[in-house]
Amino acid sequence: DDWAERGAAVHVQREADANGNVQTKTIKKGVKDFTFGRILGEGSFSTVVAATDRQTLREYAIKILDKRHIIKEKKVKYVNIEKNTLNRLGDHPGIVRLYYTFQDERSLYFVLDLAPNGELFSVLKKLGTLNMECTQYYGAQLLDAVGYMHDHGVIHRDLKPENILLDENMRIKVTDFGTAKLLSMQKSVNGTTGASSDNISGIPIEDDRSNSFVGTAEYVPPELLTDKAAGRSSDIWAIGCILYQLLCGKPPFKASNEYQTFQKIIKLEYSFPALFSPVARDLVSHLLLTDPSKRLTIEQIKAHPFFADVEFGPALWSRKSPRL
Ligand SMILES: Nc1ncnc2c1ncn2[C@@H]1O[C@H](COP(=O)(O)OP(=O)(O)OP(=O)(O)O)[C@@H](O)[C@H]1O
Ligand SMILES: O=C(O)C[C@H](Cc1nc2cc(Cl)cc(Cl)c2[nH]1)c1ccc(Cl)cc1
Repeated sequence: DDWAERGAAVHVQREADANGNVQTKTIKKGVKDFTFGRILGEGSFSTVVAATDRQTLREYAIKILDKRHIIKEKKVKYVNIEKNTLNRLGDHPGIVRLYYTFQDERSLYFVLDLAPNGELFSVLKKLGTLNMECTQYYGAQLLDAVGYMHDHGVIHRDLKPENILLDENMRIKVTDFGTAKLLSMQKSVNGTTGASSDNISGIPIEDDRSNSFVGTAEYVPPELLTDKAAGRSSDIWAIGCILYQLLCGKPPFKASNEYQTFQKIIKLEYSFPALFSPVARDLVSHLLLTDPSKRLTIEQIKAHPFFADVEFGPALWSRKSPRL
């Protein structure tokens, strides 16, 4: 019928009603259901546009990809990885949520949470550095979001301030999952694997597929340069680089070109500015370790004195963001 032509797609939405019974309803969304507004930004293969759902008047960010361009640049795999990964990570306040996908003859559409306050990177560039309180707050939110990803068998592999967006409450929304690594999920304790694609309940198993992807130079861990597989600890390395950068304004490994940046990473050639707080120095130096198995885990980082006065869990996502 008409919605098929309109490039709509059927989405099954599960919602528990008052007494906990799960109701499923099918929602058909397509281009015609949205009013498109301002362009939020452009990627190499995408344009992200603010859009309003004409029925609910809710605002979204819609990422539009040109099919011909995707095919020509051989990015079909990345687009489908982004869709599958976002479907797996459907329910965390610190991760950009994917509501619908659909296509028409020319484009693919991802209907995502709108993060109206741009990239954490832009805020950092404007302010130069963040103070301890802000770094603890944004660092804690990043840890919570990455911990959720890892629990759901997703390794981001390209964490950086440009991929950390800010929502209307200046809380983070991690984005850009097209280069994520999805671990296969084995049977969970009650013997069932995830029933549906969007809420897999299971235990991720490390499968050591070789890497074809390397992230952004300044945040790449050494194991990706000596061609070993990326694991959860690769994201931990990137968290170390980000915490360092929030506090002193530049990433720990930065040279005039990528090759020299890679050399510094492999040689672990970095130093702390004199004013770098000792407790932050202790944490970062336990993340930027060449041996991935030596790096702290998410839980160990949350327990580190640097985050002593941060309350993790739901409060982290309802408390007021500190003034930047
Ligand atoms: N959910 C969102 N809300 C608001 N702005 C967004 C959202 N997603 C992306 N943007 C902005 O749109 C621009 C393009 O984002 P997109 O993820 O499509 O490409 P990219 O990953 O930034 O670029 P590339 O594909 O080259 O890596 C970016 O500047 C980003 O800040
Ligand atoms: O998995 C699905 O639901 C169906 C499709 C899969 C899909 N169809 C495609 C067509 C083209 Cl031309 C390119 C890509 Cl990457 C394509 N990916 C789809 C539709 C929309 C979006 Cl945003 C992603 C994938």
